[in-house]
Amino acid sequence: MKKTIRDIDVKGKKVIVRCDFNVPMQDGKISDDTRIKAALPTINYLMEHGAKVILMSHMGRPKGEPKMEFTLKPVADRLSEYLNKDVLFISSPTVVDDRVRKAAADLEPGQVMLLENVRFRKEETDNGADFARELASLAEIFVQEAFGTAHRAHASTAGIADYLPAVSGFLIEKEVKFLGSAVEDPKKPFVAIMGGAKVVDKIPVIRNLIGKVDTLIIGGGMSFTFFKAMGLEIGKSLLDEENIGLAGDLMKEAEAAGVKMLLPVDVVCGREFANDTEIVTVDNDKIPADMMGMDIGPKTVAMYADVIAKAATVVWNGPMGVFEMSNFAEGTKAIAKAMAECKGITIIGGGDSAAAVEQFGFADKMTHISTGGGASLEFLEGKVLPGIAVIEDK
Ligand SMILES: Nc1ncnc2c1ncn2[C@@H]1O[C@H](COP(=O)(O)OP(=O)(O)O)[C@@H](O)[C@H]1O
Ligand SMILES: O=C(OP(=O)(O)O)[C@H](O)COP(=O)(O)O
Repeated sequence: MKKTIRDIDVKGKKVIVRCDFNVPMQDGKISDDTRIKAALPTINYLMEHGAKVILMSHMGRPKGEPKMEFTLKPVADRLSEYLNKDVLFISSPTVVDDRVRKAAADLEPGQVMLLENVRFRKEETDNGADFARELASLAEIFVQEAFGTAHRAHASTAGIADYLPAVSGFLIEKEVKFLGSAVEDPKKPFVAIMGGAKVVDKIPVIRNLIGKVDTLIIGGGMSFTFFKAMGLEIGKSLLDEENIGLAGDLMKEAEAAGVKMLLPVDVVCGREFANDTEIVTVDNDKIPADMMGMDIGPKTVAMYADVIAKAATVVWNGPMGVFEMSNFAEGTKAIAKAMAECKGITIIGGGDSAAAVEQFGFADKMTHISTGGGASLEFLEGKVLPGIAVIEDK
């Protein structure tokens, strides 16, 4: 068990909190503030318990330069609204400077400040010891709350813990609890659903899940590499040519492990990669040579929904089709609905899957939607995330 902010006395202490405020932005405005809201319970707890709160985060990938399109100012403004309190923000190009040091030293209990984008310094992603020390010198305690960045060993996510006692915030605790129980001691039947487009990224996850799940459901752009391995014609569908052999191996591994691997039995195909193209729905062995598979068909939906309904734990990563186009969104929507109706534990990981669930209005019906894409996948793979490893054990 990792120590959390509940296990320490924060009263009157300067506490530096690494959050993941890397929120999607459009024209300088925040377009989705889920990650900000997810950190509020920890910030409120620290304020209420008399801590002097120093928040830090990255935004985007400014590559070690103070590029103002990546400033955290909009986040400071949004935080001030949610916390009902001015969040002090000093936009220092070096993140830490004399003004920042003085402001941190002068904080009153219950006050909050936010540092500028830690990736304005190149030492951040290099995990430079000097920058980690500079950040640490502002505070007495380090709180890890950035689940979405916990798979990165950077100065503000890992290095800083060499110089300060490190505990976790409530978001990390929640993510580890839900994702951990899904992989370590899942209630059975345990079903994993893998879709999306990044076959190569997800193969290690599939391999790791084979030892754990009862049923592995494959959908989306990943399916066609498996179809190819089965010797089926896939037309112009998405293919990960290099991994056809691996897909075949995974099917054999699943069979040997007694894991049911389900692949789409019918496919919604489009002539072009566009919403208003000619569409046909066919069985998986009849994909026309000049068309591409863009969604799972209704027979597949019925089969998958039935398995999901009976599951005690379902983990889902990656949409079932090109859900951004309304004519190819039905499969993803139906799976999201089946998960929303499932009585078991339902966990969503991955940016696009989370967005799809949100878009279709099922978000509040899920047990847990992870704030981490890459981080949740690495966690599910069974990897030790560096940002979590640095938190002290109880
Ligand atoms: N059959 C398909 N052909 C092409 N792209 C697909 C198909 N099915 C799903 N996709 C695309 O996969 C993308 C999401 O994949 P991915 O990034 O792997 O998921 P996540 O972000 O949830 O981890 C979406 O943009 C979706 O349009
Ligand atoms: O958005 C993030 O990752 P995600 O897109 O995998 O969820 C995190 O903030 C990590 O950002 P990074 O991938 O630039 O290190």
